Formats: sequence, C-alpha cells, structure tokens
Amino acid sequence: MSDHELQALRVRIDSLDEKILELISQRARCAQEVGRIKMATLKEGEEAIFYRPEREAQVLKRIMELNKGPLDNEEMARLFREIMSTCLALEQPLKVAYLGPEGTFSQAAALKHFGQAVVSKPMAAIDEIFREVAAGAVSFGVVPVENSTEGAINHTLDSFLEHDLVICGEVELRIHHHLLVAENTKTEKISRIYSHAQSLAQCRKWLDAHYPNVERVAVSSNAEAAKRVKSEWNSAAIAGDMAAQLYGLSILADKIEDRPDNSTRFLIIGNQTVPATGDDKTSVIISMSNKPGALHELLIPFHASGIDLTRIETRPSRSGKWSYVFFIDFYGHKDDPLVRDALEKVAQESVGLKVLGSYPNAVL
Ligand SMILES: O=C(O)C(=O)C[C@]1(C(=O)O)C=C[C@@H](O)C=C1
Repeated sequence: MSDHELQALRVRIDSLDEKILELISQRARCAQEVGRIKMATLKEGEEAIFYRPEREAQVLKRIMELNKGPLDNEEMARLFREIMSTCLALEQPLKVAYLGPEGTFSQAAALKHFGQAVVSKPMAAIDEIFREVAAGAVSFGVVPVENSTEGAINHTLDSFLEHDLVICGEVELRIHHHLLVAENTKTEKISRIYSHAQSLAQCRKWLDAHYPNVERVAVSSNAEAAKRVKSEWNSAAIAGDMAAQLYGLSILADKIEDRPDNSTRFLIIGNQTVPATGDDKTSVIISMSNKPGALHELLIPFHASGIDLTRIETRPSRSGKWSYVFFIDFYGHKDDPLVRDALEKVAQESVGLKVLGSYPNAVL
C-alpha cells in the first residue's frame, strides 16, 4: 500500500470518527432525556428505575441481528454494551457489589454484564453481597451460581434461602485459569500453589500431571492467591487475566483448566422485577413434603405445559433433618400464561414455592 493510499484511509477514518462521536453524543443526550422523563413521571412514594435489563437485552440482541460484519456479533455487542453503560451512568451511576478482592472472575462478570461505567464494590463473602443489596447500599450484586466443571455454588443457593432478593439477570463467563508467578519467583523451586478451592478443582488433572508433589493451598479467592504470590519466592497462583494484570504477575502456563469449555454462570441480584422480553428464564425454590415420588409430582406440571427446565439443584432445607428444597431454572417468564398455570399447579402440590425472579436470557 502506498503512503498516499494510507493517508487517504486515515482521512476517511477521521471523518467517520467525527460522525461516530456526534452520533454517540446524540444517543447520550437521548438517554439523559429518558432519565428526566423517568423522574418526571414518578408517582408519589415511587423510586425511579433507571437500569432496565429487559431493554438492554433488546438493544444488544437487535444490534447482533443488524450486524453485517466484519466485527463479529459478540464484539459489536460488547461495544454497544459499553456505550449503554456510559449512557446509563449519565442517568444514574450504578453501584454493584461482587465477590472481591479486585481482579476476581466475579468482578470480570460484573463488568461484562453492566459495562465499565459501573462503580463496583468488592465484598469479602457471598453472604455479604446479599446483605449489601438487601440493605440498599448497592443497587445490584453479582454472585456465582454454577460452574460447568464443578457444579453448584452452594453458598449462593443457601443465601437465597435467607434473603428476599430478586434475580434480575444472568451472565456467563468463560473461565481461563493460568499459573502465575511473580518477578522474584524461582520457577524451578515452586513448592506451593495458591488458588480458590473451586479453581484448584477445575485444574486438578493439570496439577496432577505437572505439579504432583506441590502443596495446593485453598484461599478465599483467586485474586487473593495472586496477591500472596507477590511476596513469596517459592509459590505460584492459579488465577485469571484480570488478577495477573492487577498484581503484575506473569503467566508461566496459560489456560490450564481441565475442560476447555470451563464456564461459570453468575446471577444478578437486586430488588427490581424485570418485565418479559420474549426470551427469558425463571428461577424458583420449591419445598416438597418428604414423601416418595415428591420430585416426580413436582415435575409433572412443568412437563404438561412443555416448559423446558434448564437446571435442578437440591439443598438441605434448614428447617428439618433430611428435608430438602429444589432450586429449579426454566425457560419462560413468570407472567407467561403457560408458566403462570404451571406455577399455580406446583404451588398446590408443594409445601412452599418462591419465585426468585424472571430475567432475560444472557445475551453476551
Ligand atoms: O431505555 C431506557 O430506559 C434507558 O434508560 C436508556 C438505556 C440506553 O442507553 O439504551 C440506558 C439504560 C437502561 O438500562 C436501558 C437503556
């Protein structure tokens, strides 16, 4: 390519950037106006709801449908995710709690779901995230609920039994673990590997093959593991890209998770119910009396209505020895007539039914 052609393309890019800038500014002014209308139309005692997950899901899906490349749909949606995130911050900056410290996969999930313009607040434990949201100190919380390799995150399920919060969204994150070392680590003398117990489990086979005799130490988070390695010359950490960058560690071995599709699903918890988008999921907790065939009976109404269940987990109910509750996720919104019918029947058969929330299927 000649200098002349390069120059011409750069002039074109400058002119396109000017148009994009003008359009983004116009869009931001529209969002400000939306914010003003939301405030002006409030009834007495009502609080303005600026964040609208159902609308955000629609915007992102529409962009993916309209996109003709060369950027792929996910990349394009991610750009719009950030534009919307900054537009929302003009209406009202969102505060979101996640499982800290900084650099955890939970923080990555929060930023993936809400965009970089949120104010994210690290919490020390899952239960604290629930409490922070319940107390109104933050608008939303992001909690891990299941991992494709290791299964349910029981702390999160149990917290739903203790708090009255609503699930307003979900986000799935591909989890790539790396073996990280600090500048002063003697890599041939590593005698200890720190990580969260879940991450150690997700890399078990790799560790057995490469570091069979090295002590594995479970700590409260991957980011905490990364932090510790900074000051120890004989240890390494298993954590992700964010932690590596934040704590200035280098990657000794990358993508060491045993399963290449290793992913974690996170839930967004808050206080606001979300209207239907036409592509939603619902999560419920059901307790049944302790009798033979209880689970079968509970599933009949879902089957009869053709509702597609995506997950069932069982947890001790905490209200009696050997009694259990079922956490069930399925496609559909609680206001869909078919879902409403099925839930009415389930309520009749069960001892207790609690709808944790209906929310848009994860777009990104
Ligand atoms: O449509 C709205 O209600 C808006 O506030 C605008 C907007 C956007 O930028 O598109 C911003 C934040 C909401 O979460 C959803 C959408």
